[in-house]
Amino acid sequence: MAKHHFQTEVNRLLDILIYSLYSHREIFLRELVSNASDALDKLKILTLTDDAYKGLDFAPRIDISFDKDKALLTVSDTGIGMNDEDLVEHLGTIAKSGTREFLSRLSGDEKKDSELIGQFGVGFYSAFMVADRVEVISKKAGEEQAWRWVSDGKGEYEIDKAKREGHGTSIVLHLKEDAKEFASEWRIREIVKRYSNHIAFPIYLSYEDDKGNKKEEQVNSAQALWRRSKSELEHKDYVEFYKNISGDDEEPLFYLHIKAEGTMEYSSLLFVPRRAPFDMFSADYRPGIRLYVKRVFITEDDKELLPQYLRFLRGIIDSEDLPLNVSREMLQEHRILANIRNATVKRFLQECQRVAKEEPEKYLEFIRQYNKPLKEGLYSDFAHKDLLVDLVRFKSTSAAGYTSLAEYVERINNKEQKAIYYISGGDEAVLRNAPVLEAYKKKNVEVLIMDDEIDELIVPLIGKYKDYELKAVNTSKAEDEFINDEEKKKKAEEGKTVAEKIKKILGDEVKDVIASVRLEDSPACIVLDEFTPSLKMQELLKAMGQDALSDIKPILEINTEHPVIKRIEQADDELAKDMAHILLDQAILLAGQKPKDSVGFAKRLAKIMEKI
Ligand SMILES: Nc1ncnc2c1ncn2[C@@H]1O[C@H](COP(=O)(O)OP(=O)(O)OP(=O)(O)O)[C@@H](O)[C@H]1O
Repeated sequence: MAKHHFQTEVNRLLDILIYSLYSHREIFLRELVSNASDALDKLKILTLTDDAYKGLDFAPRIDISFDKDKALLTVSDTGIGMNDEDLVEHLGTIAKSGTREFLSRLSGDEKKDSELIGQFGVGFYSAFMVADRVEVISKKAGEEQAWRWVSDGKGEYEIDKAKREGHGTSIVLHLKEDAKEFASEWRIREIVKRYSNHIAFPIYLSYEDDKGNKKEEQVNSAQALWRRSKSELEHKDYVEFYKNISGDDEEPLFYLHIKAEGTMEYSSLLFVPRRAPFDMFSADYRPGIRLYVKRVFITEDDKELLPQYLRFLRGIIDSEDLPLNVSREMLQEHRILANIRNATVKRFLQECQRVAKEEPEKYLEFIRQYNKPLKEGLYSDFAHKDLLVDLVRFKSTSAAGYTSLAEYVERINNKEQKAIYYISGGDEAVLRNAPVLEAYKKKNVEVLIMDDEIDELIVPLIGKYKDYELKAVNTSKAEDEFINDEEKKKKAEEGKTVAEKIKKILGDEVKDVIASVRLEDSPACIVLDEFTPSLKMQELLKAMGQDALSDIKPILEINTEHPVIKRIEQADDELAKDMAHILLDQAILLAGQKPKDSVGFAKRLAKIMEKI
């Protein structure tokens, strides 16, 4: 008998599962059934594609049995099975980074943590929530020797030779005193119905009826839900299926069931989780789409099944036209799959459009979770640009919450307005209080608040929306279209002397100082050349090592009507120097950035305060 120690992380996981999480214990059965189903899938594809397995006697099924008196519960499958090496590798260590992530995200709140189990699929180990001893008897398909793995979940496990009729795996749970309720026909029926009804293989339950007769009955519907016609299916069927494949305890926000017939024959079933998956913004996120070919499971970790920006979707794609033995490497280049992918994306984005129109509240929830990935789509999925442009949302000075570009255009009530105005390059609060907005506010012109980092990247890609160009208000070029040239000239003329005075003082620190036609209450603001990235973007680019950017200098726009500017105009050289520097620094601060020389800024401020 060979003794082994669990990897440290397994021990931690087991401790948590055994001692902390009680509220959702019943999901252990879902996890074991799902593993059994995976094992059947793996063998099924081998029997269809690999000559070595073609002659194998394969009757795929999952069996659940229990013994009330001995407090035993067994889940068996006729799947691929495991040999001794597999047992060590799969049931003694944690190979998936997801599980490590799970451990690091535990909050101590039992309900939340137990929901995480589903999301991360810590799978097999959840058996220890209800059992104080677990035996795994397994025989790998194509091998002679069977093996037995046994553990009480306390640091060690043993592996030994064993006997088993056919290939597959049996998991025997020695139920804890307080978990004996699970050795019950009705409890098992109920849990299987709730979580595993649509597992594609039959699940049989063995039990004794009232008269003590042994019975065996299939307890799940075992149909590929996505192949059934939409009219046959109810909302609850979809919800159950979603919970099953995603491990999410909440209902999906919405879903889409596509059944395409004709030149391309496929079914897709896509679910939008109510809350964004925890790893949505991590590079090694777990993809949520399973690929089937003629109802045979092929893969679930291919990141190319849908474009990356739709990585939050959960669901399946089942093709009738792909060959069963399609290799993973080939998948990405497969024309049929590319067509399915394209059609599916289009249908999904159209569905989003429908939700936006018909169920605005739901769409708002969707946007709260997925606005950013959709914006990524604008950046990466040119083919669906037109749909995506209408789906993304922005904050605005004129509407609470989020607004679409279409809504903005509808609100334009001034014939002279030729552009959609926006301000970008900082936090929402900074942008909303930006001095350049003053004139727009006064004239009732709406400005979009683009506070997502990605906004700056996508605006140039949108370019124009319905003949309206997107224009940043914090660039020197975005002079207000509502102020005529005469007025501009007059202002520039009036402000010339003081602008030159300030420019002389600031020298190299600014590109230019100009009299503003847009400022109302503030003395000055920073603007940039039309094609210069915002200060915020510059900061980001610099952090990424783009040094050339350090030469970009801001343009200082001054409000010549403002008392501060008038004071500078009249001040002696020394006072004017301090005031001009402070003027620039406070404009930089208002743009959400730090002054270049914060010590100098503080000293000058103190010096001036002394004089008051
Ligand atoms: N019934 C089984 N038959 C064959 N292999 C199994 C069985 N149960 C578990 N395994 C093996 O043990 C591994 C670990 O299982 P576990 O449930 O912990 O995670 P997982 O199934 O890989 O992940 P997830 O639960 O997220 O799908 C599986 O990947 C599989 O290789």
